[in-house]
Amino acid sequence: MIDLPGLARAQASLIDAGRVLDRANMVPATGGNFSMRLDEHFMAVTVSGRHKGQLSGSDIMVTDFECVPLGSTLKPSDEALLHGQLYRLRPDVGAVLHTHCRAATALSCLVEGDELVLEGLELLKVFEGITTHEARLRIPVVDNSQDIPALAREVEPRLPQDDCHVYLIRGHGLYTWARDMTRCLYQVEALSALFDCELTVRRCR
Ligand SMILES: CSCCC(=O)C(=O)COP(=O)(O)O
Ligand SMILES: [Zn+2]
Repeated sequence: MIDLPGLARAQASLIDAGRVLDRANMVPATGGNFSMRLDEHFMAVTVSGRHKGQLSGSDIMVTDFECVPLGSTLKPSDEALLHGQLYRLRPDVGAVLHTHCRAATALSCLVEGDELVLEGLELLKVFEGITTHEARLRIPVVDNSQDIPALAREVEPRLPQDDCHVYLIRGHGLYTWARDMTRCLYQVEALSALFDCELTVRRCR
């Protein structure tokens, strides 16, 4: 196993994140994948097919942003390219989380078109750059596909925008990213609550 500066700390953060998200029922079965930036070329990313609530150091490997493993014969997450894409396009991004949160998955099925807009909600202030509930959070929604490079190409034009913090894959789950893992976990929690709220509002209309 390769040893890069920051890898041990990244592994510990990713293991913790898995426990938190598993307890919150956001990564059922082997769903979800997580990563952290190590430097300008490499990321620590979860190995494919592992239960994210039971991760150990050997369930986290190093790849470059094109998903080529460094010092490992293990298979990185099937969706690792979506993580690498964010580190490649956004030098400010230090952590990426993908969850199968139920509210995100359900809401993504109800959205017609390629965007969901959340507005008028205090919790939006969790996102960097948002300072008032009057702001609008624009969330790209893309159709699910097993062709991950095609999925990456579809979402790519939206990602460099500073106010883009999350996207939904229809019938699948969410991707969100932040400067560090703590903020990224806050965003996942906030998104789950915001999506729940939106679902409730839609049900009552
Ligand atoms: C049983 S979940 C299907 C795959 C998926 O969507 C996912 O998030 C986990 O894939 P990975 O290869 O990262 O384990
Ligand atoms: Zn997934």
